[in-house]
Amino acid sequence: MKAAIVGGGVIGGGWAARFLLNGWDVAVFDPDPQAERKIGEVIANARRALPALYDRALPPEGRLSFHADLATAVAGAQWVQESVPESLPLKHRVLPAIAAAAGDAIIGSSTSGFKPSELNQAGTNAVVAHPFNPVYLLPLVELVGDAATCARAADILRGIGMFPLIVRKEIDAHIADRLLEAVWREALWLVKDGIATTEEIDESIRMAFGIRWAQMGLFETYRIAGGEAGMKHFMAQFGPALSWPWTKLMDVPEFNDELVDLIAGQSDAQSGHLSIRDLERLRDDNVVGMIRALRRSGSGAGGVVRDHEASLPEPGEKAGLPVTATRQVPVTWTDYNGHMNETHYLEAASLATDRFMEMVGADAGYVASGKSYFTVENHIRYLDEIHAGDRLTVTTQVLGGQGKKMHLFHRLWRGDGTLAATVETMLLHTDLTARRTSLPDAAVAQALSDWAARHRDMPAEGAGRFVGQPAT
Ligand SMILES: NC(=O)C1=CN([C@@H]2O[C@H](COP(=O)(O)OP(=O)(O)OC[C@H]3O[C@@H](n4cnc5c(N)ncnc54)[C@H](O)[C@@H]3O)[C@@H](O)[C@H]2O)C=CC1
Ligand SMILES: C[N+](C)(C)CC(=O)CC(=O)[O-]
Repeated sequence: MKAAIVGGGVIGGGWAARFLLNGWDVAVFDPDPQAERKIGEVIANARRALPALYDRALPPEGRLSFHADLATAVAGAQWVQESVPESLPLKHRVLPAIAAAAGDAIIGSSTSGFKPSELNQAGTNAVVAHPFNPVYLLPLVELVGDAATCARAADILRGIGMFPLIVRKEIDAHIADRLLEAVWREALWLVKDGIATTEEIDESIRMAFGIRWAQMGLFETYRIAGGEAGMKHFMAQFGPALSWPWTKLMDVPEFNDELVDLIAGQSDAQSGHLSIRDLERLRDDNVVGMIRALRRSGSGAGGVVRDHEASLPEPGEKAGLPVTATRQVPVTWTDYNGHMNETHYLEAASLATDRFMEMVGADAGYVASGKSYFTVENHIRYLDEIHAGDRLTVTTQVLGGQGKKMHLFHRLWRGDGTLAATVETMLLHTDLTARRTSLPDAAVAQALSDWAARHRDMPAEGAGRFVGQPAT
């Protein structure tokens, strides 16, 4: 699959990274001589961040190319994303040139606020595909325009881990930017009127409602704020505030040099000691941590990542053994020695055990029925270093599977084919109500014993070793 990116700035670079890291070839057209360097830096940040959301490897990266003319970049693409600056005359020049070269590709525009009827005045058929910065981490894309094209676009976006929100009716600035614009206006007034600095406004967001919004949004949050009496009570209590002077929303502060200097000066004082790339990495690490936390409950962006992960292809086999885990090693798994920390060898093996349990039928439904396996012993051999970005593959061999016992031998392979560790694991079947060991259901016992029979004659060098045993 090929995506073409026309305009490779902040947003085009983010789109390039999102497609590329999901296995698409990406062709870029941007006349800026610095575009290749800038996009390279965005992609480097994305490589460090996006795989860290997943417990499974994303597809192998696609091929990135840069082109001196728009038509070559766009030719043969299934998706073309226009991300030139927010100027309607410019978009009116660029979109017809894309349409002439694009065949039946979906043409998405990143516009923050123009409506499809405005964008397509020159007879083009682009839809609004409005993303959020950083495009490679935040899932939302607002889709506006022709219903059939939006439906087709939504399928493709889901395939690259995004959350398409189809906007029912075109409107200036779609949905999210109308909300952001309201907050932005109030914030500008608060600074202009000397009520708060840019830093104090940022604290008021990140210490409170910013955290709430990431997981429940506005309405669900306010429903809880109504207490047991719920939304009606909340509205009765705070409804009158709508006619009090709580906002200056319909007034626009005069956008003059004085306001720009005031805001930019305070922003420099707040964050000027960090480069934009440093700030991006800080933001990315925080966003990854938050989305990973949301994976547990499936709320918001965490649910999108979970669903996308479940749709990734099953990894198959390696050297006659089932691959039970594949993943790219995130930076957060590395330590002060510059390699993967010891704890994560076990984490990778634990994911492999979970997957193997599913393969023998001890899956989420089985656990919900009150039965599971508990680990009673692990032996890890650290054979080689593993680094951030390595593609880790875990294979699982069954050494024994009789009665209550499940005896597994995981091998952790680096992307270059080196065996980096083995993890030998003994588990016992357990009744989750009595919290005591028990025999597995017949179907699980049979599946386990079938795997054990298949693996019985395979070598398992390093199994059965104990700590301090001399090397042979
Ligand atoms: N920056 C943001 O937070 C967001 C921006 N957007 C939208 O994305 C679009 C792009 O915005 P940014 O990436 O922020 O702008 P930007 O200024 O960072 O990047 C625009 C890029 O377009 C290139 N360009 C200019 N004319 C071109 C042409 N004729 N053909 C190809 N490339 C051309 C420029 O060299 C530049 O690299 C705008 O429509 C904006 O509203 C959407 C979501 C968020
Ligand atoms: C400021 N903005 C209008 C360009 C913002 C967006 O369009 C979305 C975002 O990422 O905040």
